[in-house]
Amino acid sequence: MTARSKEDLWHLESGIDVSHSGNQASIAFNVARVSWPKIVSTVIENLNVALSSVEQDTQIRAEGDAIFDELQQLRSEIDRSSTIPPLLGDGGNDIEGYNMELETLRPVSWHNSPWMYTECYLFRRLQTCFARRKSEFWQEYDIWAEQKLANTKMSGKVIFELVEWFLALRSRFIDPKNGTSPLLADHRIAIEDLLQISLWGNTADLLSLLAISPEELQSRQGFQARKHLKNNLVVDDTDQVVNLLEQVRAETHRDREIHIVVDNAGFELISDLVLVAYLLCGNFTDKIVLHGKKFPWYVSDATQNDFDTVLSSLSSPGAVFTDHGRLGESSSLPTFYSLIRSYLCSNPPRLTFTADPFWTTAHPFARLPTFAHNLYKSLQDADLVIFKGDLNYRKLIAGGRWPADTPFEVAIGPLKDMNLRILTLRTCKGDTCVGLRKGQVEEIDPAGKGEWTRNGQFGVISFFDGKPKEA
Ligand SMILES: O=P(O)(O)OC[C@H]1O[C@](O)(CO)[C@@H](O)[C@@H]1O
Repeated sequence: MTARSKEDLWHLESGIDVSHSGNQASIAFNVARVSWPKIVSTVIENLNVALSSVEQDTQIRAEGDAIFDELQQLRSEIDRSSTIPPLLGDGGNDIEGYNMELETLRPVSWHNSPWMYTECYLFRRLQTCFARRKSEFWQEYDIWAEQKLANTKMSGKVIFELVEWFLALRSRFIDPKNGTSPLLADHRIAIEDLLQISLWGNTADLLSLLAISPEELQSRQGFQARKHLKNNLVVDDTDQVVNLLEQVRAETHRDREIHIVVDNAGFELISDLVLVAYLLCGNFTDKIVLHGKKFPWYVSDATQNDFDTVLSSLSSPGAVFTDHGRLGESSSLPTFYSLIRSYLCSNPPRLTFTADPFWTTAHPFARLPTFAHNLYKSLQDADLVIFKGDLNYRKLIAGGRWPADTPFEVAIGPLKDMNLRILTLRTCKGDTCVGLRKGQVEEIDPAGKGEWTRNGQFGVISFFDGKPKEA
């Protein structure tokens, strides 16, 4: 990585401004002063709950108390906007990268630093507090596990509605034996719906909604909400995606693979699994690789444990969706589970879940070849890589504050020439959204308030094909 000078602090390799917590015009200004302290406080509260059931005078208790002290220290650093210190080693190979970058940015403080770097640092720092302990109990501890499970439980009704819808769709469009479908037009409609379901499933990440009522959550996730939100797609490359999928579907003579860099656990992950199931049973690909996070990240991002929890909620809904009356007795969720399980257990597996450490670094994705060569190769081999959610989008465009009419392929910078096919399904929760027509922003936001890129109400389906065209 090339060193960056202090003058470049607000700039990236591309020379464009990045979202910055010292800039009042950036969403990062408030996030740093309001959301980050709230996140750390929630972790402290959750830890207190965990400690209340740990016996006194045990190693786990002593380590828990030490974690508590470190979290208090972190909270006070953020409140006082102290200089950000290097991360302490916890055995992870990514620590060096974090500290190297910090060195090039120095001196930076919590309220005056590039948003993407510092927010990722915050979550990595939280992880070090747990991972540096000797006991496996804390090393493996997921401080947000309860919240993630509660979110899945609250979403029972919409999960059920979604799975029933999928099963009906599958029986209508796809012959499970040979994956045939009567008409291309049918797939178009289905894929359009599936992309949108997976996209809007991202609206309710737990970080933006640390406290949300079940009613509010369901109103954001239900079918009616999605129908309304369809008009809020500001970039929609669905047609190109459907064309690509149809093309790949015909290429049965070779091994075909699609990768999905997933985002949140719970409802969003199930909305992704519905898309996965359709692509696999419709024979659009031979295999799908899901990329999750290696440790708890951005509150609700999916880890291997969360993936397993989602599978158990499908296989035994009665044990999870206790507040939903007869829903727990329905056979739809177990039927869907059996389908997913058949893909996970086939030989070779048609579906896998993996968690590369690169996804929990602060690196923009254009640094993939430098910091995660094998992962980069595997993404190049894929027919399509789908990136879910806001943070992944920000990493695709390197956190830059690009003008909205910047073409997506320009904003992704060096990724353009990396032989990747990129699809991003993102609800807008940041400073920037690219790929819009000239004049479109004025139509969306006549008063020029700028909220549309931040409030999660608008979304994009942006596609870029970086693979060389066959002659
Ligand atoms: O789960 P997602 O879609 O990546 O969202 C995480 C997002 O949370 C925030 O940090 C706060 O809303 C966003 O700005 C960030 O990108």
